[in-house]
Amino acid sequence: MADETSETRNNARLAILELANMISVPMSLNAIVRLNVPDTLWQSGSNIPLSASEILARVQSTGDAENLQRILRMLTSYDVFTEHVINGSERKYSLTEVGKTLVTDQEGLSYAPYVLQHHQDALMRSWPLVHEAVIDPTVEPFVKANGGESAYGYYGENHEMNELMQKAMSGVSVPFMKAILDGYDGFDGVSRLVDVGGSAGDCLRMILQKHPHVKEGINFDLPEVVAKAPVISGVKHVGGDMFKGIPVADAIFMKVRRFLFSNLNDV
Ligand SMILES: C[S@@+](CC[C@H](N)C(=O)[O-])C[C@H]1O[C@@H](n2cnc3c(N)ncnc32)[C@H](O)[C@@H]1O
Repeated sequence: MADETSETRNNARLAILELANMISVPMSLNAIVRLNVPDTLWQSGSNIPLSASEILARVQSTGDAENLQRILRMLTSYDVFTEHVINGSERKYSLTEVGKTLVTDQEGLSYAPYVLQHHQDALMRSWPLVHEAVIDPTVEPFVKANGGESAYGYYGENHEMNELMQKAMSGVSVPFMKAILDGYDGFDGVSRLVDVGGSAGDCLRMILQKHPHVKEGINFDLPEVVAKAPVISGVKHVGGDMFKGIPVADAIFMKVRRFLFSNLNDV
């Protein structure tokens, strides 16, 4: 090991302190979403730099501008905001390209619900149990932390979380699907398409709009999820468990993210 007082050792100590405190980054992101800072800065596209007290005055009648500034500065170092120093002292903030992903668009979508969805209490309770996935991998940390309930079962039973999950998925998937549909021709010759784990049905809606020869879309998801899905022309919502069976179609579409420890890793 290098000498205790060497630059290498000191840098290593700083690096481990930073790693141990990384939680302050997503939690600061969570705070600015909850305070509606991105939409406030965007101001219908102007993105004019505002100081912490100017932002605070727009989002909340009272509060601590000093603390808001701390959060803004922290996220500036992670490229969410740009800091503008006015007359050598006053600090103002505008959104970077990263920060703009949190602004609500004309369709009412953004990545902000994704931030909130990932920081909901039920998930936050699971993180300190990650080591138990090594000791006893038979039960996922989420299930252990939430009284035996699986993540998707939990969302299904909790109306607010189900809605947040669907909003988060729409915010992430709509821009992604626009990019996919611009260049992908894999739907040629498909007339009946099933989207497995289709959530609110956004992907199918966009596929059917772009490819009118796909006459029938089946949005297959858990019963609690499809029960809350909106009516979409040409799309039938079907509830079920993909591990037990899925509706028959010409082609299967599936867009899911693999998580650290989740049953979707078995798909
Ligand atoms: C990460 S989301 C993806 C949603 C959508 N495909 C998208 O990209 O926007 C995963 C989806 O899989 C669904 N799901 C999870 N387990 C399932 C199961 N056993 N059977 C059917 N759907 C399931 C969830 O309810 C959720 O809507």
